[in-house]
Amino acid sequence: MTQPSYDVVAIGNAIVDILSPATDAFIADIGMTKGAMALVFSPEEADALYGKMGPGQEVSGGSAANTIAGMAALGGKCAFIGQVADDQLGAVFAHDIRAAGIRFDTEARAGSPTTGRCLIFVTPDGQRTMNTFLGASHYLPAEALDRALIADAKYLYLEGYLWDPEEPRAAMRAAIDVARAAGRKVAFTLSAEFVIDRHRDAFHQLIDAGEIDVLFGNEAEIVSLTQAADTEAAIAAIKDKVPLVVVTLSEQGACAIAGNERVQVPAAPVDKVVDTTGAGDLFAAGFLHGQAQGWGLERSLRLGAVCAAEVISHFGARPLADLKALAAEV
Ligand SMILES: Nc1ncnc2c1ncn2[C@@H]1O[C@H](COP(=O)(O)OP(=O)(O)OP(=O)(O)O)[C@@H](O)[C@H]1O
Ligand SMILES: O=C(O)C(=O)C[C@H](O)[C@H](O)CO
Repeated sequence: MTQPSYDVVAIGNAIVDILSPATDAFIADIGMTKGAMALVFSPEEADALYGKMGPGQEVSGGSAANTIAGMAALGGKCAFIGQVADDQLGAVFAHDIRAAGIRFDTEARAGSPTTGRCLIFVTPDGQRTMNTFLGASHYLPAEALDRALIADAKYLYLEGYLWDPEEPRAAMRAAIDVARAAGRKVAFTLSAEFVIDRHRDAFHQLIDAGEIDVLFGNEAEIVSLTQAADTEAAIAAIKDKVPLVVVTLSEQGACAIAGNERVQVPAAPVDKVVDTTGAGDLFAAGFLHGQAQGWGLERSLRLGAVCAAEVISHFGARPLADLKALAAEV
């Protein structure tokens, strides 16, 4: 087996976030569930919601794209595959990802729908409530896969959010086959409970077939996947099926379970939690970067916690601080 040139290639939604501060009363008035991610199915609905939003800040997002941005900021060699439309937000997304040093070759798609956008309302406690219009993201065709690139990356990283639509799901299945045939590892993030509700059986099939090497989820997601009574029961149910399971525990930190080895770390300190958007994404970035460097579980978890703490200390889900400098202290 040849040495891969890339640390990670990710496949995910290509989304630009529009973030705005909001009060709890606003979230309730508008009928959103605080802290949740809801899908917005039509551009008209997205426009109507945008019309109700206060002044916004536009920052590239997308869960797996954020993770890749974090890994690139840590010095990893990264590539991203995701679908934007041939429009202004698509150009912004492509610019930002390439400017971060990430290889991004997926051709923009002509015509409607527009590039995906995520309207994010951030309450004074730093909690984010997301409304995502997936737009062009959902049209990622299997032909967009660069098989040689996937075979040339240590890790293939996939987001559950993209499992819903048929074309990207087929693309991700094909990517898994390419990665496995090349002897690479597959990492998968569960993304959200509503995704698991729709695809629980498919996720279990992937796991039972040994297709997933690293599984990321928060407590609610791991519990939902296993339909266990609580987090501990969920870990017990999954730990012998996936070589490495990472469970994030919000302000309690995170734990990793690899066979009989289990390590837990506390959250890294944060002066003020400004916006939790991307906490899980950047945690995954730090952890996977550590793993790609051959670090042990504890040091990888600590880097995950430091990266998550950085991203929640400001608006937007892409890192602003020098992550390499932060990593040097882990
Ligand atoms: N209040 C907090 N203080 C410090 N660190 C936090 C806090 N909330 C989250 N984190 C860090 O972020 C990591 C991920 O958080 P969490 O478990 O909430 O993931 P998540 O639900 O995927 O988040 P999100 O969906 O908002 O990205 C935690 O493991 C922790 O390191
Ligand atoms: O990645 C996705 O699919 C999302 O739904 C939205 C992301 O979590 C959001 O863009 C965060 O930056």
